[in-house]
Amino acid sequence: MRASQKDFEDAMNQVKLLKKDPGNEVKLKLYALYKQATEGPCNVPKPGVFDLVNKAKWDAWSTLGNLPKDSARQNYVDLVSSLSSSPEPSSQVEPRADEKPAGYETLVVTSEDGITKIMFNRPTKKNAISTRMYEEIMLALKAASEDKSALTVLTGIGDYYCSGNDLTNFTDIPPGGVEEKAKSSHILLRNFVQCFIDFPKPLIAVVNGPAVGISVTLLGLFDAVYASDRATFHTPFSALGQSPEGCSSYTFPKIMGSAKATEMLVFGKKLTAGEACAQGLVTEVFPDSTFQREVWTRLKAYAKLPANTLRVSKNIIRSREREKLRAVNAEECITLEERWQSEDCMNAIMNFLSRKAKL
Ligand SMILES: CCCC/C=C\CC(=O)SCCNC(=O)CCNC(=O)[C@H](O)C(C)(C)COP(=O)(O)OP(=O)(O)OC[C@H]1O[C@@H](n2cnc3c(N)ncnc32)[C@H](O)[C@@H]1OP(=O)(O)O
Repeated sequence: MRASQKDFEDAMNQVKLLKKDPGNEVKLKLYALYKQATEGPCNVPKPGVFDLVNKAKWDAWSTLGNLPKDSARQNYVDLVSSLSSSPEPSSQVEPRADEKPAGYETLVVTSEDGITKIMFNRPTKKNAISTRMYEEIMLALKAASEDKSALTVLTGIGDYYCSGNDLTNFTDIPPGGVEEKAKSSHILLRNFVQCFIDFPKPLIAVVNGPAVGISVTLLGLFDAVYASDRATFHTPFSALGQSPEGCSSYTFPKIMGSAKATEMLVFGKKLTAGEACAQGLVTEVFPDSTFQREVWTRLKAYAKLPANTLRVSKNIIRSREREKLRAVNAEECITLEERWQSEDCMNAIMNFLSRKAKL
């Protein structure tokens, strides 16, 4: 049976009562379905390319094409009902006894066999890191640092490991303009990278597919990196008008030598998994067909080692570098704050967004 006008109105009221912000993507979907259900297909002029918020709304509405009003009404009611019936929106995993209550919107976190697994869960966006995801990763790392597991693993859900910073983060400009946005991004990035510098247990990356931007640079702060042979490693900072972060300006030259680091971080050379392994960024590469089985078998064995001893040994390796890494992080963030306000960076982001809007 189709949703009635009353169901639709009830759903609109339910949206106002949601306990948790459903995030921008869902809000855009709700907006588009509401407009389609009440006014029909998008019939207003397309906002200018710099009017980013209204353009995102227009894009969301116009992608519904000629969807009939009653179908849009039904979809709206279904979407609201899915949000209201799951208080922990996208936690797909049953909480276990040794797991902290999750409730993450952008991650799935599990804890079993001595391993806490933090999975990026925005596969339709190639696991791009939204502002919310930065915050949730910091929370998940804090919880993992305090739980009983011996190892913490980061990996991606879907075909990508992670496509780096979500470039639409830069479109949410506060009243203080681009300068204020660059300042708040500086603080967010510094705190985020600091969590990796200070993480007290062995931290492992299971790179299930391509990795871009900050998801690559951070690998220099992991204790081991296992990659599928489908993975690639790309840091296109110069093309984006940006500069290296994640302490990579220090860790990469140390790991692979300054010439190879320059090819990656300055010229944006994309490495295959085999090349990244040969350069020391990746610990070992596995054929994609056996990747998951081989990696998890190995990690489960490592996780049986005494957890406290693993911590102590990691700490003695990291302690020599910690202060240096903090200083590098601070310096990289200062440089990036300036870069984010540059014409090169703004043009690159506009190009990405225009490509999305197929201008
Ligand atoms: C606090 C701030 C810290 C800043 C620190 C870090 C800097 C960086 O990380 S720089 C690196 C930023 N990342 C990129 O430049 C990658 C951009 N994306 C791409 O080039 C391509 O999308 C990619 C090669 C990853 C995949 O290409 P395709 O296989 O052709 O897929 P699509 O392009 O169709 O992507 C599917 C879907 O995902 C959205 N997407 C992918 N990556 C991002 C991203 N980084 N930011 C935002 N959105 C992303 C893409 O737009 C598509 O969305 P829809 O159009 O809605 O389907």
